[in-house]
Amino acid sequence: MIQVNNLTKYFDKFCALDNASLHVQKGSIYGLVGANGAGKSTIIRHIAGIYHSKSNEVLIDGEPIFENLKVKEKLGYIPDDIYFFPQASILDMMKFYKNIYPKFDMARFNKLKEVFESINPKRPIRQLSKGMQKQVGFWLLTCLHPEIIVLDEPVDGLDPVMRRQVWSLLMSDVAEYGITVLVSSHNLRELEDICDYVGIMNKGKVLLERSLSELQGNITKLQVVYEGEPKIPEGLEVLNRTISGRIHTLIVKGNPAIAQKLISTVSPVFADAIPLSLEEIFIYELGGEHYEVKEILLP
Ligand SMILES: Nc1ncnc2c1ncn2[C@@H]1O[C@H](COP(=O)(O)OP(=O)(O)OP(=O)(O)O)[C@@H](O)[C@H]1O
Repeated sequence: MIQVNNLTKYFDKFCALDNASLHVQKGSIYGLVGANGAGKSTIIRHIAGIYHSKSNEVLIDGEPIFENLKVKEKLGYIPDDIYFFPQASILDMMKFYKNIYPKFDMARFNKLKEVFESINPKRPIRQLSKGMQKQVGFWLLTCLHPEIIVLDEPVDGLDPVMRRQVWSLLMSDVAEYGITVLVSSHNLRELEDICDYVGIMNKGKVLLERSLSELQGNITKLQVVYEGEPKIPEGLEVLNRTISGRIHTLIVKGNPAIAQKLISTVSPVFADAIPLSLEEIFIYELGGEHYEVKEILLP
């Protein structure tokens, strides 16, 4: 449904996207994660059709997005720095969207007043807090029923209850209308709960994209207590190792069942294999790309 093929973008001489490719399947929720400056917003602006792309570089349902109104109509986008008309209230913006989008869902707009109850729709949007402005973005966007929703740091600035509310709105639209969602976020804990697929970006490249279950089935945390000398069995690929008292924590390649089987061959006193959280996967995958957490304060 969304396809980015070998996209490169320079800002003057700086390479912000370096042959980046990305694939989002219809009806899925795809989480785009990466370090600050990795290129997430830049690739998202190409997907939203804001930045120029060549005819085969960014495709929505097989058609190029750039300067293609028919394709752009399918897509709703909330940028990191959301923009409204300077003097407009929510009601003004609603009327504006209603005029240009025939399928604007007025019943939904009224129903969502209950969800965004702390916001008076008559107030000028510029007087609202940053988090409230984000809420207005969701409120209006979901009334347009886009087939594809692209969100850049959508919950940044929202309180925990509102974050849940927004994720649940999105998930119910995926279930009910089969919409497709591409979302960039640094909140990996929350992404883990909602995403089917994850793409990890670093230094302008998409390093990997996998289903969340595949990603979590490929790397395991082993906690091991040995009787004597610690032993690593043949075939167990250790990515990271820390020791706290008698407990050895090993981050290993492979799924938990295989890791458990392999470690049992060296007869530890105790061994437990558990899947890694998305946050742990992110840190260990990027560790290989020189993105390890630098222990500056606690060497
Ligand atoms: N308009 C611009 N002019 C020059 N450089 C830019 C511009 N926009 C982005 N960049 C650079 O491109 C790189 C990628 O930026 P981008 O905003 O896509 O990163 P990001 O992954 O969204 O980061 P963050 O998580 O911090 O929001 C950064 O090094 C940034 O400084």
